[in-house]
Order: sequence, then structure tokens, then C-alpha cells
Amino acid sequence: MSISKKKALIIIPTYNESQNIEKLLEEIYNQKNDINILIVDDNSPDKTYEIIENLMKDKYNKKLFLLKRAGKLGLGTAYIEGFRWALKNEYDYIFEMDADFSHNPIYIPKFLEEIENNDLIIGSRYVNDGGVKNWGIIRKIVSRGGSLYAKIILGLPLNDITGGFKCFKKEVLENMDLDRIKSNGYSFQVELNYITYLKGYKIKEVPIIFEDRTLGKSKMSKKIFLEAILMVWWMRFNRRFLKNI
Ligand SMILES: Nc1nc2c(ncn2[C@@H]2O[C@H](COP(=O)(O)OP(=O)(O)O[C@H]3O[C@H](CO)[C@@H](O)[C@H](O)[C@@H]3O)[C@@H](O)[C@H]2O)c(=O)[nH]1
Repeated sequence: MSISKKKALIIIPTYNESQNIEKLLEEIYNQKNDINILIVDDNSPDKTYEIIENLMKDKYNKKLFLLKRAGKLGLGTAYIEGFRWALKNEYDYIFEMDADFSHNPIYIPKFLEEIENNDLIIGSRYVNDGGVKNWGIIRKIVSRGGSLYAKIILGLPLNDITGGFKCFKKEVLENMDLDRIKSNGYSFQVELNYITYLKGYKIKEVPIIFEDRTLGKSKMSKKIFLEAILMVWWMRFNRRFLKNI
């Protein structure tokens, strides 16, 4: 079957992204006009959801959707709810993407091409031709170190393990019990990659240049960072549980 016959959905979790979201949607649709987008908004105080509600009525009618949750419940659970929605609505290819332009929409066509012969595509900062822009030295060390830490402890043959620009084939998500995923922050990405790998799916890293956001603020915190450090050890010792999740 050709790409055009497959249904693709991009899930974008949002919390206070009113400065970014409309422009991002425009750029995504410039890259790929026939794709659907699901925003999972946690009742953003800056009313990001109102921008979406207006665009859904008019400009992006029937291609833009919104799940509005009661309050800030975390990135991981936002994706889990998005995945459930995607499976219920029979999407074949399911993307994860940030709202802040750190994930450049120009890569979407490449991901769609590569997912045909793979089960999970990871936009990777740490393979040839990948990289980061506008990051200070500390953030570079923490991010690169974090991926190496998870790679060594878990024995994962991947270079960018925490990255959040991805595309799944629906079978991967259908064949895991989403209710049993434990992580919510950075380690959410690690846990999903690890389960996908343990189940024997084909994972490919595609190089991306990750650019730090210029508008709005990152929501990541010390707590999320600590969760990631500890969760990697939990995953290491619960390999069998995760393989059968
Ligand atoms: N709905 C919802 N969205 C959220 C929440 N927290 C963050 N988001 C949304 O999730 C996206 C990423 O949030 P950032 O706060 O910009 O995250 P980051 O620190 O840059 O982390 C990114 O990079 C990490 C690794 O480099 C990734 O692990 C992570 O998934 C994300 O892609 C943004 O669209 C943001 O609005 C939340 O609690 N609820």
C-alpha cells in the first residue's frame, strides 16, 4: 500500500503553547497537507486550547482534533491518551511531536517514508548529520550523558533514547498495554523505546537537528530529571515485565 493510503496522525501535547501552536500547525500543513493532528492540552492557563477550538471550526476542519484534559497531568499520560484516541480512530502511523518548534516539520515526509519499512522512527540528535542548535554546554552534556546512561544500563542499541520526535506503526502501540507504562517525563520516551526494542520491533534513527525553543518555556523540572535517572534502573530490573507489557 502506498503512503497516501495510510492514515497518519501527529499527536502534540500542549501546555501554555499559545505563542507557538498556530504557526507550527501552518508549517506542518505546508509539509504535508493530508495529515491529521491531535492536540492534547492540559487546560493551559494561556488558553492554547481556544486557539485550537477556533482553528478546528474553520481553517483545519476535520483534520485538527483536540483532547482537553482537566489540568496539568504530564507529558507521558498526554501521549497515552493520544495513542488510545489514535488507535480507536484507526490511524496507521502515529507521531509524537513537541509544540515549540524544537522538532522541525521538514522531517515529517522523511519519517513517513522510513516508517513504511520500520516499526518505530526516532528523530535522532546523536547520529551522523543529527545535532542540536542553540544549546548551552550544560544542556548538551546532560542530554548526551542521559542517552548514554540509558544506552549502557539497558543495553539499547540506540543513540538518542530520550528524544520525543517519533513515528510509530500502529501495531507497536496496539501490542502493548498502555495502562502499564509507568514513566511520565523524560523516561517516558526511554520506556517506550525499551518496550518496543524488547518486543523485537524494527527501530530506525533518522537524523534531526533539534533547535531549542525561542518562545514559551520548557516544562521539564528537577523532579522529571530524577524520575528519569531512577526509572532506567527500574526498567533494567523489570525487563521481563516490560517485554510482556
Ligand atoms: N498536555 C501536556 N503537555 C505538556 C506537559 N508538559 C509538557 N508538555 C508539552 O510537551 C512538549 C515538550 O515539552 P517541553 O517542556 O518543551 O519539553 P523539553 O524539556 O524540551 O523535552 C523535550 O525533549 C526531551 C528530550 O530532549 C523529550 O524527552 C521530551 O519528550 C520532549 O520532547 C511541549 O509541546 C509542551 O507544551 C503536560 O503536563 N501536559
